[in-house]
Amino acid sequence: MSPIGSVHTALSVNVNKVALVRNTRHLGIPSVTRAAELCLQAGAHGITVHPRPDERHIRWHDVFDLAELLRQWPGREFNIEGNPFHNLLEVAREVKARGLPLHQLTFVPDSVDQFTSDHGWRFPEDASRLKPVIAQARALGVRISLFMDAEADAMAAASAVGADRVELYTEPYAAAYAQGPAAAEVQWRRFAAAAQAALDAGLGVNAGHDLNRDNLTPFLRRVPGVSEVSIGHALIADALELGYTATVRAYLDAIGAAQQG
Ligand SMILES: CC(=O)[C@@H](O)[C@H](O)COP(=O)(O)O
Ligand SMILES: NCC(=O)COP(=O)(O)O
Repeated sequence: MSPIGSVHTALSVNVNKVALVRNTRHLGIPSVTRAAELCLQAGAHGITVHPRPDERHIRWHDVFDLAELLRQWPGREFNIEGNPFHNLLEVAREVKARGLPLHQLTFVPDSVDQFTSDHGWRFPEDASRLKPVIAQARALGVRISLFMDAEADAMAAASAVGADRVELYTEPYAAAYAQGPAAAEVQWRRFAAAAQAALDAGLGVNAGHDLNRDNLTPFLRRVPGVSEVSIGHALIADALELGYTATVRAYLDAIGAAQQG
């Protein structure tokens, strides 16, 4: 296992799907905070949640419960994803008002009933409305990442509206990887160009959506400068078979393998 501090790319575990299972009964199991705690104990660098307006998985109290947990884990990060034009900023303000840790907000342009995230922000269309909400959120002392399609040409505009990072939406890569090497090659080149453009524009680079134990190492080998991957669906599915501890270690190993070339 790659010990914390030795990997260049942080692993933030998205626990949405633990909440999804829990919400099918009124028993409180599986526990979202216990899942997060086990992931942190296993070496995960952070926890991610995407509290959707319909609370289909993460509920508002989960955000505060997890922030309380993160308070006991200095050096680990809490990342909340969501649409700043719904109620994400209200939640962020409340976390901060309670003196709880919140390191990153990832702005995602999802509709209220979005099945799952499937596209990034559009520039120049979204620029004028994003600029003020990014400024408000950064004033809370939180890093702002914009969920973006892997389009190199859009990265300078993402930087111009005041974002600190972009999160590259990796579902097209994951789908291509599943098809085979020729399709993956196209996406590796596309994502590498987008990441380099983001770095050149002064942005940090995150990545996420449908990353898994197989596609993660080759992605990180080919795409430069990825600071963080947030992984939920595949990781929690793996944890159903392997347990949280072995699963998080396997993903940290997959990240570590990319660093070894
Ligand atoms: C922003 C993003 O990439 C999504 O992966 C999201 O966090 C997952 O949301 P669901 O778990 O609701 O599909
Ligand atoms: N930002 C992506 C994320 O948090 C998890 O996405 P997925 O692994 O559930 O597809």
